[in-house]
Amino acid sequence: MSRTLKIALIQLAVGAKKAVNLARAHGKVMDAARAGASLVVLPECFNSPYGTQFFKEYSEVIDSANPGESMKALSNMAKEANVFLVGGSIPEKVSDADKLYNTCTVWNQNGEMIAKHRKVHLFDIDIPGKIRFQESEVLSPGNELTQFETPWGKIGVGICYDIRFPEMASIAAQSGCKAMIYPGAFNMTTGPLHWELLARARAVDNQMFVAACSPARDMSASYHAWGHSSVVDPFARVIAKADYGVIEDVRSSIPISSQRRSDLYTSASLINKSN
Ligand SMILES: NC(=O)CCC(=O)C(=O)O
Repeated sequence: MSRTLKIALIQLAVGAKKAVNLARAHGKVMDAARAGASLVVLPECFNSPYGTQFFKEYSEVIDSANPGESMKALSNMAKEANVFLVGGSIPEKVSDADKLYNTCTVWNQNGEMIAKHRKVHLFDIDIPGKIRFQESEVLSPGNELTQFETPWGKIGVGICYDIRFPEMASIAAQSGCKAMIYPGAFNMTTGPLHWELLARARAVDNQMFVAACSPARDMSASYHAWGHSSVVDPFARVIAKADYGVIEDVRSSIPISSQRRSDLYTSASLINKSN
């Protein structure tokens, strides 16, 4: 079994156009592979904006014999990039049962689907004045725990809210998983409070790696993702974190963009007239 693994979490910008989301994901998976990643992770709801009003419209049947747009795209990405791919999640449609699920598919380097996880714990919360979200208004919960084999050992998968339920990760650890991977999309209320805490808790409880991959934050969208995609090691140390908040912090603390003297930056202005 290989002892080292380079993993890439793609904090993808997700918008209203499915084809654009798929094309952007493809480009980023290829970039990750070129940078040496062998396992690549996309975020929850990577093909669709995150919101109960969007799930039906963006949903697809997951059927290897008759793959939809997102399934074809994921299979191609994994094969072309020659990586294992945890394909975030998409709204899955099961037409004969008239049901929708929030579903993660996992692909090997040959572009074959090797696992499928339907979100088990639906995100139903109501924090007065802050956030109300009820996935169960439109989604059904999955009923299975999911693990897959890789050359780096067995890995467990959960989706976002699943991370709050320690039993899932501990069952994965007890059955030999070396890591849990959670495509997720926490929000601006619970994200700062719990995202890192939960990832580190699952890591320390189970002495395993935990990777949590979020979409990029888009303040013009109806749901504001927390971001901060992170990898935590079995000592519960955060070993990698995408913290784009630092850009806003540094730009407001050291506001060089508003202090720029564009009036001087031409070759004519370089001449000091007093000399
Ligand atoms: N997409 C989700 O399941 C969000 C979970 C979340 O934000 C939480 O606080 O839990």
